[in-house]
Order: sequence, then C-alpha cells, then structure tokens
Amino acid sequence: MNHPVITVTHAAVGYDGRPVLRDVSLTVTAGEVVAVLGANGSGKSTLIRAVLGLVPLSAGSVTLFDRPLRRFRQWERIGYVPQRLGAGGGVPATVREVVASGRLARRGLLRPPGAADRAAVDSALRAVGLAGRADDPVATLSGGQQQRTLIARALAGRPDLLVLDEPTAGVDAASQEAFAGALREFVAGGGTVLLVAHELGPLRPVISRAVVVHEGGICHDGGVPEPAGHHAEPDHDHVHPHGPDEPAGLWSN
Ligand SMILES: Nc1ncnc2c1ncn2[C@@H]1O[C@H](COP(=O)(O)OP(=O)(O)OP(=O)(O)O)[C@@H](O)[C@H]1O
Repeated sequence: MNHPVITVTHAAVGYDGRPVLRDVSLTVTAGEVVAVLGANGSGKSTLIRAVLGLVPLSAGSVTLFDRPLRRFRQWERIGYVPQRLGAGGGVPATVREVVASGRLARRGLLRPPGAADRAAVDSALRAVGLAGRADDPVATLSGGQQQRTLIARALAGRPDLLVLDEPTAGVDAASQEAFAGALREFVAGGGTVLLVAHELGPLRPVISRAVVVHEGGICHDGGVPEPAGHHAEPDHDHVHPHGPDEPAGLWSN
C-alpha cells in the first residue's frame, strides 16, 4: 500500500522572480492523508498548485502516479477542490448539477449520464451529508454546505487522489464533521489525500501525516503538531515533549 502517488523532488517555485518555495521534497504514498500546514503566505497553496502543474517549477521535479508531471494525462484520477470560490453569487445550478459536473472528465461531454454516473453522484452526495439538499439551488446553501458540494463534486469523479486547499476554512462545525466522515470513507476505499489546512479540528484523527511549510521549505514532516495555544488550555498536562524542530506559532497566522 505504499506506492508513491506524489513525489516532489528539490522543487523551487517563485512568482515574478520572487522565490516562495526553495528545495522542497515530499513524497505522498497511497492511502495517506497528508495535511500541509503553515502560516499565512508561507506557500502552502503554492506547493499544492505546483504538484498539480498549475504553477511552473523553477527547479526540481514532480511526478504523479510515477509519471513526470509533463507527461501525466490521467487527470480523471485527481479530484481538486481549490481555495474557496466565494459565495454562490446567484448561480442557478442545483447541488446535484454541480456534483454531476464532477463526472464530466470520466464520461466525456457528449455522452449522456449513465447509471454509473448517477450512482457516483448519489454516493458522493451521501458521503458529504447533502443527499437531502440535492435538488436545491446551491445559492441557497450555507458556505459550509457549498464547500461540501464542491467536495462531493470532486468525489463524484471517483478520483484516486484528492487535493484540497483549505476545505474547512470558515466552514460550520456540522460541515467539518461531514467532511471528516467523507474523507474517512474515501481513504477506506483506497484513496489518497493531500490537503492544506489552517486548523484541523474534526479532521485531526483522519490525518496520517503533517507537513509544515516555513520560510520556503518544509520544517516538519511527521506527526500532527499540537496547535499553538495548546499550553494555555486548563487541562494541558505537559506530558508530551515538543520536538526541537517545531516552530513557535505553527498554527497562528
Ligand atoms: N499568483 C501569484 N502571483 C504572485 N504572488 C503570489 C501568487 N500566489 C501567491 N503569491 C504569493 O506567494 C506567497 C505564498 O502564497 P500561498 O498562497 O502559496 O501561501 P499560503 O501558505 O497558501 O497562504 P494562505 O494561508 O494565506 O492561503 C505569498 O506571499 C503570496 O502573496
């Protein structure tokens, strides 16, 4: 089960000549749920966008499912939920329509949806707890429910890898719980996840590994660090040693 899904080797990325990531190496293997953490502007989104080929590397390389990025063609194997699209903005589409659009890469534009498409859409809606809202316009949903709709859209494509940029930022608690359940189910079915997060909340038990981006590099790759401010909690008992490489304020903005 430890087949490499994402391999980033000595990657560097910059915008307009300004370096954001320098010499980043990271491997994500099948079945892992890897959280990318770090302060605002540290380069978390840049890292996952580089993995997907959405920003060019100035050095290093990326492989997806053992294929160099420039030769990777099986995009239907990847579900990507970018950072917040913003409010529905009056989009008249129903929840089911948005989720069904996640099947397009699988079935092609010109073929009408078949039983497999409908089953994938229904199961994705159930996974995120929105089966009861399927026929409602997305614009009538809360921000968290809209975010869940986008996650269901990615799941409906039956990807092998899900890449999510801050899927729970500003999302209500019920949606966070629903999302954690959907992720657990996705991974139980053999999926792999790379996600950017500020706070893990209900996702914490689902995360198998955390990567912390700091000053253009990865300063931690391993267990999920404790959130900043944890020491201030009244029941904190100081039984766990903190690693020497754990930067202060990891979770703060
Ligand atoms: N398209 C772009 N053009 C120029 N600079 C950019 C671009 N995208 C990001 N940056 C800059 O690159 C740096 C890293 O941004 P990035 O969005 O990767 O960080 P992040 O860790 O995901 O931040 P946040 O937690 O705020 O989402 C920031 O200084 C940002 O301003």
